[in-house]
Amino acid sequence: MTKLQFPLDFVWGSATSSYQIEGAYDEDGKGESIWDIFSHTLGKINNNDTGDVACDHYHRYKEDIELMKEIGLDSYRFSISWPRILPNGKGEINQKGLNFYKELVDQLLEAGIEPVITLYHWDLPQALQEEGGWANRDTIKYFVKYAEVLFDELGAKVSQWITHNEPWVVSFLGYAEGEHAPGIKDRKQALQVAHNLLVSHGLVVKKFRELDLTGDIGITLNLTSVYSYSETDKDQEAAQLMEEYINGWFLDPVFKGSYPKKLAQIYENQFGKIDIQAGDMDLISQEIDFLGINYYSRALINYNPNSKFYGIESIKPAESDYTAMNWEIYPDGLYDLLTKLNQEYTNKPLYITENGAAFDDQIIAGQVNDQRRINYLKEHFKSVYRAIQDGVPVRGYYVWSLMDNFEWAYGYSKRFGLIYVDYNTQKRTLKDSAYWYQQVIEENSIGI
Ligand SMILES: OC[C@H]1NNC[C@@H](O)[C@@H]1O
Repeated sequence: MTKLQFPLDFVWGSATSSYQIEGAYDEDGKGESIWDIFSHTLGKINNNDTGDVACDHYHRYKEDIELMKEIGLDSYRFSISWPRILPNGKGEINQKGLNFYKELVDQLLEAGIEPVITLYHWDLPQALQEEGGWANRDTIKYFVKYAEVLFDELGAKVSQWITHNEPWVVSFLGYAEGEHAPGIKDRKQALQVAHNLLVSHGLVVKKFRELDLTGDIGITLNLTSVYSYSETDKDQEAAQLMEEYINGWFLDPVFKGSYPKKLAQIYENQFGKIDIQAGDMDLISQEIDFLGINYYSRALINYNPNSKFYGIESIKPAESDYTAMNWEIYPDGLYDLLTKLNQEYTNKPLYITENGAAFDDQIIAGQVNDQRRINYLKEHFKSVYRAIQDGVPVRGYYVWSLMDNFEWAYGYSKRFGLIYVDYNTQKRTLKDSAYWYQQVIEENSIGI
């Protein structure tokens, strides 16, 4: 068997987020988040599931760290619940909430696992939503204050920080499509939200530099490799527009200091100008230390005049394999994306901050044979290996997810974890993929 050997300092990790695993939604002084409100609104979430208990990680974090150690993770990416730290989004600090994360970081470090913190993974304090949420530019300054509390408390122990997770999802599923909290359907407001999120990213990076902290800071974007279904001009134009919509809308401001021209013009014609203040774009595009990439699948695009979204239509080839999310399995797309980012956007280190798959896992006699997840991960690891061999500075890989968890509007119906969670008993069971990943990490290589 041929072994693909990864660089000695390559980081193997796994990722989660606060609302999806912690539970304890109203415990120890935590304030309400927009996801508490959204999930408590009947009809929003599959089966009316909520994150009230989730994986009860708030109480089981020590057990979960033991499982991370058993898998052999080098690093663990998690997010902090803003309303657990500042119940009203601003003002008084909830010390019990802060203590939870201090203890979590200390326990991870003691276990030899590097903590990577995402400051915002969607659970905005409801109190700020009541003042307009991310559509209100004031939220930006509250986000900077929240980040500063964490930098002061954890900055000496945590060496890698991510400002935002997938601002595209926050903006366009939360404020345009209404599928995510806060459930608003207003595309112009979504564009303002996207801009305010980017400004908040810039100001937090600036604060990080001012505090002269030793670690690195970056942003995590959900990115998709986009392909035209044919060589026709119409299909290629539709694919280019999709590229600007799904990738460029955040990549261009962060790395080029401007929004993608074609789509920006379409939006301005349709909605008028959004509020962009002097200096915003320079702030947004200031240097960061790395880019986090969440990759799941590709987009194969053709032009359809009947499409409700600017003539863009996604094609799902019948001959392809799909995950339980109905996402096409397309590992080559990760290689193409990584080389494109390195050639067209940045020479900075890249981290796969999320990649993984949901499958209909079954637990039988205490075992979960998730060979499809092993195959999925192996093929995507091979794409990263190829990119590294071509000189792309990919420094690490975080499997989504450490454990099965609350998959937003899908509730608990989609299982992405390396660890199977029985939500009735909270019993954790390492899936076959966890044991396979354990060997990959131990050998720092994959066999093909
Ligand atoms: O859909 C799978 C994951 N995608 N990125 C953001 C995470 O919160 C999701 O669970």
